[in-house]
Amino acid sequence: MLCFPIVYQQLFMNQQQLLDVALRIRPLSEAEHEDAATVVAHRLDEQMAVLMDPMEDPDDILRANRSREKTYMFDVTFDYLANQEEVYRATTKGLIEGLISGYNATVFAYGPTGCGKTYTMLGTDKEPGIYVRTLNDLFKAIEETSDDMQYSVTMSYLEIYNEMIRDLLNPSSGFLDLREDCKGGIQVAGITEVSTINAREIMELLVRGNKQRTQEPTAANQTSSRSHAVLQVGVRQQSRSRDVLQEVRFARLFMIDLAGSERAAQTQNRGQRLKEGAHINRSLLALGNCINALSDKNCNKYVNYRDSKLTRLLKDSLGGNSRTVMIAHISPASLAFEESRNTLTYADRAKSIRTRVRDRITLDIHPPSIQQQIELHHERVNGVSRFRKKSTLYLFE
Ligand SMILES: Nc1ncnc2c1ncn2[C@@H]1O[C@H](COP(=O)(O)OP(=O)(O)OP(=O)(O)O)[C@@H](O)[C@H]1O
Repeated sequence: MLCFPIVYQQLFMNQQQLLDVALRIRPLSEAEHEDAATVVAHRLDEQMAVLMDPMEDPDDILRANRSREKTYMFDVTFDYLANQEEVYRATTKGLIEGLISGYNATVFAYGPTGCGKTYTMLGTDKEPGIYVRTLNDLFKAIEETSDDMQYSVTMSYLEIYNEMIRDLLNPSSGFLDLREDCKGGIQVAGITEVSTINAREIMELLVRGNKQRTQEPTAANQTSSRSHAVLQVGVRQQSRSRDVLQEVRFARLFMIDLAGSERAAQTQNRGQRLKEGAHINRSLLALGNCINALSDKNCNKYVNYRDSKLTRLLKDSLGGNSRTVMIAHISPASLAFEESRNTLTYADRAKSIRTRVRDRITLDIHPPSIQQQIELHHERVNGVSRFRKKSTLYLFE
């Protein structure tokens, strides 16, 4: 009798790499100008930023020996002079090559409400953000290699609001559940997957989807996004060569616009807004706890991804199989000092996370009716993994 057939087999190549952390300090807003706010956060150079405490008095003798400012260092730091293209190039563009070679990638925007997360990720028609620039370059890269490779790209867009998942491309479908697949990957059951390689069509879908996002004015931002928005792009790739061994690679790119990380008090929230704040903070607290545990130098801490929907969805991105970039956002204004300090501390801690990047390769083996064990020879050429079949062992009972 034949054993259970193996239709595919997965192989993982491990590499360790740090989570990249960028900082973006937005321009002073009109409201902050009107409130006579002073600028306390400055970019010092490509990597360094300084935050000055507006409450510290240089004439205060008791505090004279304490530093009035704290400097922070990130992989890259931007201020009001940086445009969308520069931010995209320095943070995200580099992930595309990996994505079409089978590496997962994640980019997330973090920071208090009104500090520019949606501006960085979605942007405006005139100044499109990371979503569109990434998809444009991804499609260009696919076109350039399409003689040798065959690709299919799918996209889904969801929000996590009060710990519930909604499909932003099909909001009438109700709340969706997270499911773990047989390979341990987290999937959103029933999510709409759009298959297109037309970036313009995608921008239209995103703008439409973004209008479905739960937004409410708070004291800190008139169009505050109350939810975490997650754009998921799946890239499936297969060689066109007529080899017996058909290599199929699948990589996933997450682009995430998190809800504001501020404390509820800062936005004068009451009632529903306060409840939302608690849920937002639950996800962000869970994210913070994961970051703490993952950045523990002795690797002694338990990483609890199950505490929130956001961390369950990001499990692979943070601790597993992904190249991950976090873009922290702050306001330069004196009035936002406390929030800026919290954000910088959070981002600073995230720098010490190591993610394990793995090449996930699925082999379709034919005929599928016989259990086979295949010994593979692995080599890496110009950063791309290649596998050659060395021998096949057929198993019968
Ligand atoms: N770098 C920037 N340059 C110019 N304008 C910016 C920049 N960053 C943010 N803004 C403007 O600041 C305002 C608030 O930004 P945005 O809505 O992106 O904040 P947010 O962090 O996404 O807030 P929330 O968490 O409440 O959704 C918007 O009007 C946006 O256009």
